[in-house]
Amino acid sequence: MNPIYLALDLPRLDAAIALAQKVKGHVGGLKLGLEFFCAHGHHGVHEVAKVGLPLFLDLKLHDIPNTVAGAMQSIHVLEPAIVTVHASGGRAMMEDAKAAAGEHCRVVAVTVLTSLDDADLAATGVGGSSHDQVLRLADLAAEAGLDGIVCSGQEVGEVHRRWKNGFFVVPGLRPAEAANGALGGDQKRTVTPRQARDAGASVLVIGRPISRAEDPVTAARAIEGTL
Ligand SMILES: O=c1ccn([C@@H]2O[C@H](COP(=O)(O)O)[C@@H](O)[C@H]2O)c(=O)[nH]1
Repeated sequence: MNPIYLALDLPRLDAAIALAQKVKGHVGGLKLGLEFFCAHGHHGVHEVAKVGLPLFLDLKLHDIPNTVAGAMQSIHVLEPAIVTVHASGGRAMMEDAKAAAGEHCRVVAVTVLTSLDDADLAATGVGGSSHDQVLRLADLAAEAGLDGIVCSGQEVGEVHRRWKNGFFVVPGLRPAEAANGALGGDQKRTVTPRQARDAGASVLVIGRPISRAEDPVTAARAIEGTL
């Protein structure tokens, strides 16, 4: 199975669908995030579903347990393969999210966003390294019965050793030739797609290295060829 999920972080629905159609032979799934869901809602998800690839709804739900469970029930009908919640929402929230999810939907917990480094984390009041915080939240997600976590490629090897049958989603990927700065420079804990896969990633989330490439098909094919 191709582990690449293309992040469709584009403001226009027609452009997102056109990109997905173009690269669909070189990716294994499509990731729709907050930007997409806020702009296009259920209608947009139904339209992208017609491309025929598994859908990852990266909604990063983070609220009290009852509210998150209600949101999970409301997205059942979209039949997502993967949905995200924030691990920092706590164990009860994650348990209720999993209980409310469809049978075939993997619920994974975002640990520490790949856009944060140790200093950013300290500024939010969390002491210690981002690495340790990822491990702590991964243990909590496993205890809550989730399917896996989202973390960077810098931690996935260690998490994989501790959680053998976990499902690990890794964003923040930059192919060696793609300059992070030219793609916005917001990702701080980056590795290459190949490094993430070798360390145990189940899903490789890739957005701008494909969507902002001069030729997205060539870019997607090149990344696929490195795996
Ligand atoms: O920690 C996280 C969690 C989610 N993301 C999402 O992944 C993609 C990455 O896009 P790029 O353009 O390849 O940087 C994007 O949709 C994020 O919302 C993440 O980057 N880090």
